[in-house]
Amino acid sequence: MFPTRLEIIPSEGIVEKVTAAVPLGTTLTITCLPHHGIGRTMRVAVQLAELGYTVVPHLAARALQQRAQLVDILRDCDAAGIREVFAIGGDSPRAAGPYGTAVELMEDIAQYSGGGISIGVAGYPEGHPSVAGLDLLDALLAKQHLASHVVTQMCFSAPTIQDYAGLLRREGVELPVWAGVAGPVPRTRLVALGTQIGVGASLKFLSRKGPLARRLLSGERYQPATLIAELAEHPERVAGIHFYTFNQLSAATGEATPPSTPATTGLMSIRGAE
Ligand SMILES: NC(=O)C1=CN([C@@H]2O[C@H](COP(=O)(O)OP(=O)(O)OC[C@H]3O[C@@H](n4cnc5c(N)ncnc54)[C@H](O)[C@@H]3O)[C@@H](O)[C@H]2O)C=CC1
Ligand SMILES: Nc1nc(=O)c2c([nH]1)NC[C@@H]1CN(c3ccc(C(=O)N[C@@H](CCC(=O)O)C(=O)O)cc3)CN21
Repeated sequence: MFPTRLEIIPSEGIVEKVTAAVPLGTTLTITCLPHHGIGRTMRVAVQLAELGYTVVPHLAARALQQRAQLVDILRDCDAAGIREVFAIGGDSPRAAGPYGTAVELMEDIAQYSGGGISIGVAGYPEGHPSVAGLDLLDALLAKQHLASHVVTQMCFSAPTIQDYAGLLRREGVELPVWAGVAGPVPRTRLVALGTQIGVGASLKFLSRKGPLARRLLSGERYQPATLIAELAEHPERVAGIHFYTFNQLSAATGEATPPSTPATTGLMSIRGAE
């Protein structure tokens, strides 16, 4: 069974929601959205770390206003026992400060933390709507010496994720690949957010792909169990499952699952120990 992590959005009330639904010891990664800023990510990350969760804040390069802000963030991580971050470019059209891309941010994280912080980076099995595939690969090659693993963008096809992991190996990227998988999220929310974060094309493709794929998008919630079972057929390709929960945490723990549905619809029931 794969180790798992849950990605959450630092919305109002999220700490209470997590403590009510997610067992201590779970690894939680905290997004950094342009309209939220990094302050919100860090406040929630520190609170959850102090409660006993293993926490990974996302740091968006373009959202940082100055180097001193990064120094403060790393000091807060150190004080809260946070030993890992996820470094991404950031969706803002322009950099707010000195970092335009993830690698520049990673160089300073490595330097200021003395190498004491692990850094995850993003991967795109289906490409990126506004960045060419070769540029993404070049960026990954430039980042890998500072990175500990790749987390893929949300993807709905096991072969696509497995082929992507194979492609990275052939191109000289040796990092472990965590598969980014949507949790049991209401289908309408998934379609709306998928379009917003650039996986709309993949969702559209899925909806035209015949009965099996259509089943993924029918019903009230997306069910990741089939995708995970397919990923498990080639355990050497992916290192773990990164669930995009979109804060659907009671579904994640299986609490909202009606007794008639298989227990595997909940995230916790397919969790492995990290
Ligand atoms: N996959 C994920 O989980 C997440 C992805 N993203 C977004 O994906 C994009 C790429 O992020 P990284 O892979 O960390 O890139 P990166 O910072 O390592 O840069 C990779 C390449 O993409 C270009 N690029 C980076 N951000 C861009 C942007 N906002 N618009 C246009 N081109 C951009 C860079 O110039 C470079 O050629 C960003 O827009 C990022 O915010 C954001 C949050 C999470
Ligand atoms: N390009 C890109 N940007 C991202 O930020 C991102 C990705 N891709 N890929 C994977 C995850 C998923 N992301 C997201 C994006 C939006 C919401 C979201 O729920 N947005 C709400 C607002 C939430 C709030 O303000 O509390 C929305 O309605 O837009 C969640 C996770 C973050 N990550």
